[in-house]
Amino acid sequence: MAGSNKKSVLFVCLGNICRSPIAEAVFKKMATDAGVVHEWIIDSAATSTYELGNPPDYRGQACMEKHNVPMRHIARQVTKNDFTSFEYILCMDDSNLRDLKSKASAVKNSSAKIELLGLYDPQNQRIIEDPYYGSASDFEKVYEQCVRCCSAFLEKNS
Ligand SMILES: N#Cc1ccccc1-c1cc(NCCCN2CCCCC2)c2ccccc2n1
Repeated sequence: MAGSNKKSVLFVCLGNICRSPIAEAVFKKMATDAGVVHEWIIDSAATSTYELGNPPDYRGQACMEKHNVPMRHIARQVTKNDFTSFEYILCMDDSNLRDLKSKASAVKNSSAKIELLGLYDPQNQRIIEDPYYGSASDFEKVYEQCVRCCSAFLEKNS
């Protein structure tokens, strides 16, 4: 919002029903538990139109319930405005990165820092793989990577 002095982060993946809603929910819980969620604007979006209007994948919902992480989101596509209103746009794989940089190049004054979320992983796993054709354990791996990366990203920005 205009004149907001909040920090802001948009998590992005291909469909915005698997990886990026998990990252958004994990980060939101961490910031809440740290007592700083009021300092942040936190959201997630898709590079594609595949799942617009849909809730998170049921496998991701099951994973988040298991870990007691609240997750409520409806898939949306990244907009031109996102590239000027978010300070950080953090994505999951090189395909997302390419798509986002291409979209940003069509925006006059894009100011967002567009990075792989995996850049913050202490275990240096740079890519968070698409679990769409995977299993519960693939969603668990996405969750564990998001926990490591979001923790480090919050720490860096606190
Ligand atoms: N595409 C790809 C792809 C490639 C490798 C691994 C996963 C995926 C994959 C496929 C999905 N939906 C099936 C195809 C959708 N249709 C593709 C053609 C246009 C009309 C829509 C996903 C949906 C939500 C989140 C992640 C997804 N990821």
